[in-house]
Amino acid sequence: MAEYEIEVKHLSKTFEQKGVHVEALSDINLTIEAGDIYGIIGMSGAGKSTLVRCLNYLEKPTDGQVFIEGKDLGTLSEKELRAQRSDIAMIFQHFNLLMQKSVIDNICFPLQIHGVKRKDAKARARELLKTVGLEDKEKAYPAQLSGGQKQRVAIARALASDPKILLCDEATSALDPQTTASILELLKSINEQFNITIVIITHQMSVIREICNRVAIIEHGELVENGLVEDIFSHPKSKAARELILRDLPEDGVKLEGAVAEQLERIQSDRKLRIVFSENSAFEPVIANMILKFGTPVNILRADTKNVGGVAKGEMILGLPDDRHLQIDMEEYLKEHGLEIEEVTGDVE
Ligand SMILES: Nc1ncnc2c1ncn2[C@@H]1O[C@H](COP(=O)(O)OP(=O)(O)OP(=O)(O)O)[C@@H](O)[C@H]1O
Repeated sequence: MAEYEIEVKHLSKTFEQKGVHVEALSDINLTIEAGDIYGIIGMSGAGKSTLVRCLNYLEKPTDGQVFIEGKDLGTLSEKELRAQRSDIAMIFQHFNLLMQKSVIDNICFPLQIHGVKRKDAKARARELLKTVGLEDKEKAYPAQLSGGQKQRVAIARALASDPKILLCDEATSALDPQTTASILELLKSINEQFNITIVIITHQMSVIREICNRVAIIEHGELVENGLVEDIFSHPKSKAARELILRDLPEDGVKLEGAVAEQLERIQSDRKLRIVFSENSAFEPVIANMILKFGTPVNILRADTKNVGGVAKGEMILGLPDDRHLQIDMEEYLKEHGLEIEEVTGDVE
């Protein structure tokens, strides 16, 4: 038995397009255990899709290795790779169903390609339709289904080959919040019922919070933080993690519970920034203009100037307003106006 279901070692991927060199992934290391629901999160362009496509070698890494159950995919022949891929199913944001085929034929299609007899394929497809709660839709066509129902068909099709791993690339991004919740619940029950390892690519921290046990945060092609979801929510170390958590606070009226709620509240209300300036920095008008622009005051928690080697060096600590969007916008504003800022954690005496 291999120690990990998936192991990624020093993986890098660069694209060359018309002489332009894009470093999509750089030295990624991560391990995913059998039975994990593992989230990979990052902003648009961070490299998530590239990473997930490297996990089944749809995209060949430029450097590094991907091991599935201890097998190095880079050492397999094309034929062995195809066989290995039948253990790794995938679902997508836009479902990728065959529009000219009925629901049941969409599920039978990959089975029949692999030589399963029509009758057996149909029996298996009916079982899977039951698993995803669509037993009454076998004769429908994709155009007659809602987004959530289409994703259920795609999940049934993905399960047809009895995969060990299910890769989900933004599988709920095109769905409304209620439908998203029901698809996540279905994925969770599939993980438990069939012991399938699930890898979820998303830009939404709420998806991670709902069902993942572990998470990796990708920023500009680099893995900036990974670990247990509860640890990252309670003690986000990277700026990317903090921003993703803040951006994903629920709409007013939605109540979170327990430790996650407390942590979110702490992160949200405790936003303090240190501005370091030298004698010549024009920080005062920038802060005054920011207050005017956003129409909201900020608290000056501390302002100090010291003489360091004959140069006046100062720092100012600002307490930002509670509104999380305003916090992000103000931080951006300060950076855009050339101020050197860093986040302050802990109390300011
Ligand atoms: N085939 C390709 N050729 C050239 N560049 C590519 C290719 N595929 C991806 N890239 C580049 O690699 C980087 C990462 O892209 P990727 O699609 O993996 O990001 P992502 O995090 O999935 O973003 P999104 O959520 O917007 O899909 C981007 O700069 C993208 O333009």
